[in-house]
Amino acid sequence: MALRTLSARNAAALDKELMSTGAFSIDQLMELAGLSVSQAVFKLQPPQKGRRILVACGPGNNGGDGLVAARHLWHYGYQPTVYYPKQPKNELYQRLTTQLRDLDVPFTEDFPAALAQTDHVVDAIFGFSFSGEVREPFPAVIRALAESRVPVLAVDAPSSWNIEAGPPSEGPGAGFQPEALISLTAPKPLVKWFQGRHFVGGRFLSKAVADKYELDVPPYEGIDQIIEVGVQEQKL
Ligand SMILES: NC(=O)C1=CN([C@@H]2O[C@H](COP(=O)(O)OP(=O)(O)OC[C@H]3O[C@@H](n4cnc5c(N)ncnc54)[C@H](O)[C@@H]3O)[C@@H](O)[C@H]2O)[C@H](O)CC1
Ligand SMILES: [K+]
Repeated sequence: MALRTLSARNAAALDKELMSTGAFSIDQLMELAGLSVSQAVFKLQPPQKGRRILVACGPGNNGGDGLVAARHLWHYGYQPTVYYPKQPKNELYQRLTTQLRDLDVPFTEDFPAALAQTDHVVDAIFGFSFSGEVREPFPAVIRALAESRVPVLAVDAPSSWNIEAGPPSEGPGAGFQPEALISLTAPKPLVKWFQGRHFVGGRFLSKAVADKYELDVPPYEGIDQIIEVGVQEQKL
């Protein structure tokens, strides 16, 4: 199952279309994206392997997916901790953080200390709108992830990777190769350089929209919100 990829520009256009003519709200899409992320964590890190999950959230919707995932993980019996250094005033993100605070999910400002005490990391820092050099306060965070041996699940893109051209050859993300990636809606061109386990999630694509953007609707099974790409290839 070699899924077709979606460029950063088309990903933004598709998002816009889903939320206009497609009649979805951003809350719905983010909820399904975050739910998919939580299912990928459950596959990679079943609770009996360790329940401490550090969710690193950036300032955009990729970070929002992380906040939603942290809430689902709490309900599954994990102990999520959230690192969210740039919290926009946007009402959606504020509601998501309130929901987590109401569950007593801790927020940390000390990323290195949290990284030293976790079983798994969710990288929800940057997704398909990332570009240019990583700006503060994220360079040290991405460097720490690149150097750490704690397994990382990257949401939509390993943060600091160029969406079209893949891993940076210098800077904080040089050598950052997470253990796993969950592509939302469709893989981005960077998957060509990705070597870990690869999941696809975000189960909201109609056949008509998929055809318009020349994408595949992945063959999700049953009630699963995710599908592992390499595993399907082995089955075929
Ligand atoms: N249809 C879907 O699949 C959906 C996916 N979702 C997720 O949304 C992100 C894309 O979200 P967006 O808000 O457009 O952007 P990002 O989160 O990737 O980042 C924007 C954020 O980051 C800042 N930024 C950009 N470049 C840099 C930089 N070099 N240094 C520091 N900061 C940077 C920018 O200023 C913004 O604040 C997608 O990947 C999915 O994860 C939706 O949740 C639902 C629909
Ligand atoms: K990410």
